[in-house]
Amino acid sequence: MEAVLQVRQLNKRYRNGRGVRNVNLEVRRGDIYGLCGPNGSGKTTVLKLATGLGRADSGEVLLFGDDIRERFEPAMRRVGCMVEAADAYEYMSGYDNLKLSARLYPGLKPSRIDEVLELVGLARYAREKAGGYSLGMKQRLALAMTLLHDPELIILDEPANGLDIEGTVELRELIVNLAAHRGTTFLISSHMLDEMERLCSRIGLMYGGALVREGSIGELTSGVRLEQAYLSEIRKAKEQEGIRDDRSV
Ligand SMILES: Nc1ncnc2c1ncn2[C@@H]1O[C@H](COP(=O)(O)OP(=O)(O)OP(=O)(O)O)[C@@H](O)[C@H]1O
Repeated sequence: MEAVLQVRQLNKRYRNGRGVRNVNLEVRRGDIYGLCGPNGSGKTTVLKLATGLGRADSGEVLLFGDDIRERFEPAMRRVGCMVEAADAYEYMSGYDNLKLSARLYPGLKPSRIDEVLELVGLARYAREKAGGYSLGMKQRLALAMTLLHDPELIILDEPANGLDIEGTVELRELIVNLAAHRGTTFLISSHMLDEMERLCSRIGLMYGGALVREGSIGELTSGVRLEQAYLSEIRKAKEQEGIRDDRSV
């Protein structure tokens, strides 16, 4: 399967000494790829570097085979991003927020706004002010913005954060539907391992700024829960670093 995103030997060190190191990952066409790990493990940093929102110290990011340092704009036209996304304007309706975002994409048909509202289940509330939306509705509006230009790859940073059970299930169904019916590829970061196990076809496990394991759900779990597989990878990583850990993980 064609590689849609390739991250090679990516390094970024913030001034406080934290960041990510030697990250290699590959998202292939049709994947729902889950970048998993606890808070602070480096997921957002990887997503920011992969989408040009931050600059790596070293390493390469290829989107659709092109190095983003050389062909950033053409590559990003094929990507939808919800990474540190700007909030919607609260005093404007959902529809008007989308109309404003649509100006970023010359040639976009106005009917596309109605289509994405329908897709994310906000059509009924399109004329209401975004300020009155629930957190779940605001998340759906942000997702609608990423869908406007019908991207081939959608990158979402912790999209289920703050959603209730119903909202989480709806989000999962939306992602699965887009992947199945439009062939959209997803890269999603989350610390919710159970949800990622249900949703994703491939997983990358991050710990302490490094990608400690990558593989299909089947390869990673083979008979155990993802949570268990993750804890065992962390233990191995700690052993390699020579860190003693007496907890039985
Ligand atoms: N702008 C920044 N300046 C300094 N340190 C940062 C910055 N952004 C992230 N870090 C540090 O880099 C490490 C990785 O953070 P990152 O936000 O990528 O992790 P994460 O897995 O996405 O966590 P979370 O789920 O909490 O967002 C953390 O230790 C964090 O404190």
